[in-house]
Amino acid sequence: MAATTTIRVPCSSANLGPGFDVIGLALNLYLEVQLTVTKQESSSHSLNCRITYEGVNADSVPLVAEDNLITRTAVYVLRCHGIRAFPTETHVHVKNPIPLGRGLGSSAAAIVAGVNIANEVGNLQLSKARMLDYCLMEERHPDNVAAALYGGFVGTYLNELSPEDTERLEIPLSEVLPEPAGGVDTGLRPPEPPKDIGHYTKYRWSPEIKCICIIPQFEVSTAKARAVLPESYTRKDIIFNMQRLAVLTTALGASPPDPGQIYTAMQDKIHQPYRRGLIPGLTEILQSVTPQSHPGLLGICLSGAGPTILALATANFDSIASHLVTEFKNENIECDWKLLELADEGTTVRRSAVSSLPVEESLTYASSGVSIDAGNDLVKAIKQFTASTKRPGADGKIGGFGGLLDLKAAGFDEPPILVGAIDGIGTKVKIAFEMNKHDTVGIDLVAMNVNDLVVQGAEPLIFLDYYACSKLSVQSAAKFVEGVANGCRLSGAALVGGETAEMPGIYKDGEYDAGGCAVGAIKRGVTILPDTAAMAEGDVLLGLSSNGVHSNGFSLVRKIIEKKGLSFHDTAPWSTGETVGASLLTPTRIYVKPLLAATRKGLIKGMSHITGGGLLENIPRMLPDHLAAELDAKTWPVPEVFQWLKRAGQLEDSEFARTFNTGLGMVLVVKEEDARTATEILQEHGEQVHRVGTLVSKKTEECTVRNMDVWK
Ligand SMILES: Nc1ncnc2c1ncn2[C@@H]1O[C@H](COP(=O)(O)OP(=O)(O)OP(=O)(O)O)[C@@H](O)[C@H]1O
Ligand SMILES: N[C@@H](CCO)C(=O)O
Repeated sequence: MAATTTIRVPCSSANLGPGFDVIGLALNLYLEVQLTVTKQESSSHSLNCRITYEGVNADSVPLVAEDNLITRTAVYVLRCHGIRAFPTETHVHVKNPIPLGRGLGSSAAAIVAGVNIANEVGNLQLSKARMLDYCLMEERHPDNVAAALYGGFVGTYLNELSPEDTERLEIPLSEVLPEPAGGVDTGLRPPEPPKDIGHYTKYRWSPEIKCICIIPQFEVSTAKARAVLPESYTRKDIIFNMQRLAVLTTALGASPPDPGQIYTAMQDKIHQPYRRGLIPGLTEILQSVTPQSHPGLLGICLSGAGPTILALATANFDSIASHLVTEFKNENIECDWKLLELADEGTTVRRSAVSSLPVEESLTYASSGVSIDAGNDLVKAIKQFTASTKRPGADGKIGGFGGLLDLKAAGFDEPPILVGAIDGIGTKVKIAFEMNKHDTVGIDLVAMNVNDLVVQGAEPLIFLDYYACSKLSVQSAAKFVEGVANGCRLSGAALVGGETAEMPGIYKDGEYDAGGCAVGAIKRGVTILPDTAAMAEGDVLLGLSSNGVHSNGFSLVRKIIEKKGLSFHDTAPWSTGETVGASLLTPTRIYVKPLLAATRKGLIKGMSHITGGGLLENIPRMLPDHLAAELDAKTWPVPEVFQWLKRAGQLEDSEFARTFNTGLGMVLVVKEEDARTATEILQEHGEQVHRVGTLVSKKTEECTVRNMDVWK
């Protein structure tokens, strides 16, 4: 088995209003278990397992293997396979940011983690479907466990279990948690679950929808919250819920989502009304917001068994959250809140070392770690994305040996000047692994390339990407390509090809690297930028706002975050309601369309894409030898994230300006007389434009920034 293994399980929100015990949503807050087995003669820990724990409720979670839900579950599964205890000695280190007993599927995450631990230490080779069976022997409602295991937005059903299958004491029943619970060692082999107990399907989830979780500071155990429910319901109430559920499952996948439909479809009559006695003000709080009173809101419900409230929204997250927090405050209940997103991938297992091959096993390409099937599945999964990037001259089909572009059909009658750019994402990908969010780094990749092309005045035409990993996860890779396609659409380039390389042993499990290249063209006769000959003293420097850190300086960013003891899942100190990781993953801004609009009017003499090397190193790249840039730091706003990074990393001013874009993703040179028109055109295309400085005659420095003390 693996020497060190990391298991990550997402939290989940069940029911979503009418889908009691049926639908579940995996969200990007993860229980993480680090599992290490050291070969020892004996262990002083019960069942040979040492447990350490960090995170919420750390003082109340039992650290004895028979009592802790995670390890108790693992022991149940091991005993079903004739293994009585953990290998000597097993260390289970738990990092848990999921609050317990709040309706965010903490017990489902613990159970799924436990089953995975058993699978690893016992080398049981269970399929995910079989793991679901084990989970369902414990947690009898499949909504949370299926979401935690498979990720995404799921609909589930459960085969009925016979009393014999469930009555044995060895099964750690979570429905009667916290006590009394099973997990007792009767010395007998516990009953294995019947096969295929649980079934699930994944629904589409609209990428616009985010989840505001209002988490009151008290627990409601699922056992208690189920005990208040009636044994039977009226036909009217059942039909009420079924009608809404049928609509809700597809309404949440529509893009853009329809607030009127979703708000009504999230009403429920079979659990929330009965749970109001456990959660002060529940009914009033759920009724206190509507899409009309709070634009951006889609719907609201109790998350799982509560007390967390789940509000689905596409905008105005802070104001919706602060309204709900105040409503709870009026009931004398304090709350935390988090803005979470769908976790599409579910449980992941990363092994740092792999077991040796059984001797008799015959070798295949797949057994060496490269799966042709997975590669083919990926091609199928991404076809729709590449097709969406179609443009005149490039038809967007994939699968051929090379990507084609017909320059004539692309609008170039005369042979144009071709411009090529190639780049990567750098260590920003590490944050995507950490957050298990892979759909935005592809935008960064395209941005790094097309922003480099456009500063020369070129129109991006085609893009090709390279994705290399140890073991191909079709889901993560497809999400990555979805991001690449989104970036291509934003810049008008067709995604005409790419390469996916599965290279076991080169990359760590679960990690990947990506690169890409763009080709663009400049019409013959049009000035290639920068037009250094046209630049003169007194020309104006215009700066375009960035989206934050973009894709450079991440090694330093990660170092600062680590030094401050923050995890990527913590709330960002610079932004309420967003985690550190989600905020840092904000994709690089793509400036192609606004800049092409201004260049085509002949308004721009030069442009600098502010990447690694920051303002100080990049601006001189567009200037002639005799001119220098003089900027005034008072003229543009520095985003909160940079202010925090500068303070937290105690960065000197010049180090800051040499590493980061400081709030300006592009800097342009224009004639004084053209500055106003250029600004207006760029603003019409949605850019925030700042007049940040001028060109001066060069003495020693190529680029200076005055008034850097405003950054203090
Ligand atoms: N990481 C963990 N380690 C040990 N025990 C845990 C862990 N997570 C959950 N539990 C157990 O599960 C109990 C909470 O389960 P419960 O089903 O009541 O709530 P939940 O799963 O957080 O909410 P919901 O099921 O409504 O989404 C805790 O009190 C604790 O006993
Ligand atoms: N469907 C379950 C989820 C909580 O675990 C309930 O509402 O009781």
